[in-house]
Amino acid sequence: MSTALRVLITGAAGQIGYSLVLQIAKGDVFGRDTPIELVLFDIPLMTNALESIQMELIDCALSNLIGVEAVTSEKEAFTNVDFAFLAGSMPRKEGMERNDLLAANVRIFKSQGKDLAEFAKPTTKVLVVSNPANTNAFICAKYAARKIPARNFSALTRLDHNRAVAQIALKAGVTADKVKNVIVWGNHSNTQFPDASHATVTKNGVEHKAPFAVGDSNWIENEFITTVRDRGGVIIEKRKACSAFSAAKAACDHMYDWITGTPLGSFISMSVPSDGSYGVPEGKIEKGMSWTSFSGLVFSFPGLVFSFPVTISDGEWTIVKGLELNEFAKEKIALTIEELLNERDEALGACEE
Ligand SMILES: NC(=O)C1=CN([C@@H]2O[C@H](COP(=O)(O)OP(=O)(O)OC[C@H]3O[C@@H](n4cnc5c(N)ncnc54)[C@H](O)[C@@H]3O)[C@@H](O)[C@H]2O)C=CC1
Ligand SMILES: O=C([O-])CC(=O)C(=O)O
Repeated sequence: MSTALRVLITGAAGQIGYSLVLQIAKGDVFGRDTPIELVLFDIPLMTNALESIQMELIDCALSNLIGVEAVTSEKEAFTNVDFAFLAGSMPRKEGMERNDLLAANVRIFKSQGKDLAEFAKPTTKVLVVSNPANTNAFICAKYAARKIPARNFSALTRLDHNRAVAQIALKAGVTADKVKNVIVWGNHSNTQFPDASHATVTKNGVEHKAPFAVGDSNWIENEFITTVRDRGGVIIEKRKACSAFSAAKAACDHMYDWITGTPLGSFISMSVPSDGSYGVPEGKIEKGMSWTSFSGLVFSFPGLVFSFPVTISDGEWTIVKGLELNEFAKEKIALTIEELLNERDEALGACEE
């Protein structure tokens, strides 16, 4: 059996997919010397596009890239996968409401959760990029629960985190590497709460609290939050398409940190199933009830997939506990919890139809 890592990208023929495949292939996540097999998955309509991407990847002549498969069947896509970047979904069409999009996309993630349980390794690590990312990840984890632990599922809020770091760096007049411990709480939507109150900025060799370093607490509680929260929408308006290479880069950062860990004293934002921290509803396991058609006696319900500050060590994330939250922060977090609970209920309804 091959010792190469098997890495799946769904929606590989899409815009994010096009950037993501190259960043992964050239070692941005797993290292330049780690052998990988890339599995590019999309719908049958995209076969030619997938095959052209496969050809371009071959033409990059990368010595660590020992295989590239272009597939349109779930079984081929999910078999023996070690890492999955899930960026395949239905784009919003004219006249579609948010709810229509949610229903269509969570059904894709129900199906892919089942596929993961059936074909992937029990150790697979999954990153959901496609919107509504947090709720898609929740549904995917729920339908994969008979084989893959919920903690192996995550959703992408690293793009929001990176946007927040970049805004603080610009305002403080430093480079992005001098900013740490920014937090994006909640949903990848405009109820998210980008929080700079625990962040620090190193300026001229001295570490300061971010509000002090930027010297404008009004900016931290207003413009900073709206700029980060609305960034995706502003880019869509200008580009007539979603952020693509920044989203792909964020997906790589997320998976790289999950594998290699966070430095001592630093945390990053990652959407993961809640363990009940900060009042965010946690998961449940109950015996004696049927959950999916797969599991006879175990009812497994992941926690809300919520963006938290996390530290990572040995490939395992831990939610940073005990950070002090003022009333302003508590209110913002309550709003994004409420939105995610509504999305979860709609998604569960759509999956039962
Ligand atoms: N979490 C985040 O930070 C961000 C998330 N996004 C989301 O990422 C997703 C992908 O964005 P783009 O690449 O710009 O979209 P895109 O429309 O260019 O690509 C999506 C691809 O998914 C494919 N697809 C559709 N149904 C599929 C299925 N059932 N299985 C596999 N593939 C399927 C399509 O054929 C298409 O190639 C969207 O949902 C977008 O909203 C975008 C930016 C940031
Ligand atoms: O709304 C979208 O599809 C784009 C998006 O997630 C972002 O840029 O953060």
